[in-house]
Amino acid sequence: MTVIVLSGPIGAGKSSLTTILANHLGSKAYYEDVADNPVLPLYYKDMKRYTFLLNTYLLNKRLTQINEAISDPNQNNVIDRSIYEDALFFKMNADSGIADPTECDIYTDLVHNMMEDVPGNPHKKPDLLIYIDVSLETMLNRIKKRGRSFEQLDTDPSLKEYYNRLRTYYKPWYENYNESPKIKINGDEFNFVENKQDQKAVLQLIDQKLHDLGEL
Ligand SMILES: Nc1ncnc2c1ncn2[C@@H]1O[C@H](COP(=O)(O)OP(=O)(O)OP(=O)(O)O)[C@@H](O)[C@H]1O
Repeated sequence: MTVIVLSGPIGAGKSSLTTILANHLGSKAYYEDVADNPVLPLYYKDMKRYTFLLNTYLLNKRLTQINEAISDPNQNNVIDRSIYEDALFFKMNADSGIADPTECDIYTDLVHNMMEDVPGNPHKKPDLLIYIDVSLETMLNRIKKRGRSFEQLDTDPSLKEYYNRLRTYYKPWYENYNESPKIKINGDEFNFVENKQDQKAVLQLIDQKLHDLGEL
């Protein structure tokens, strides 16, 4: 039972690559249910009020997914979003005065405590983290194309600055990430959704990494 998780900013292509990779590996895909998330539209309207609730909601959902993925007998199940990135959103909001820094610290400790390897408890950390790196331009194009109303700049022009800030938080986050082996995919260079050659190249990179880790 090995688990691969995707990471990267909004619109990076995590869900798409999850589907492509799970099909390629013949494993199971686990998705974040964005449409049924009752807190997300509220969060986009009032981040100050809803950062803590959104992250508590997501923590619960992601833990359920991890428990399912590690109990599934398939090799190399794929989850479309890592549990570790949520603290990055929380920290970014705390740094800009939107969220309470004490809430952020308590939340971050809680995640690490829940994910810690403890004798007698199953190992919950992923076996590989795939990070999709994209420019702000690519993020904005994809967000527009997908059309979720609460994410649109037309709904709230200040979101451009929010998305830009998010990107700047992701880079050091990935560099410091050390919970599992990791690999970075350039989501600007490889259009793995629309271009078959690019898709093949990305799958080759991931296969090679899994092979090096002894997971293939
Ligand atoms: N911890 C969080 N705090 C704030 N917003 C979050 C958090 N996690 C997810 N979101 C928001 O939830 C929505 C969906 O997130 P996510 O990036 O996982 O999916 P996505 O945009 O569909 O990704 P992709 O296009 O890469 O598949 C986005 O609007 C994202 O900004």
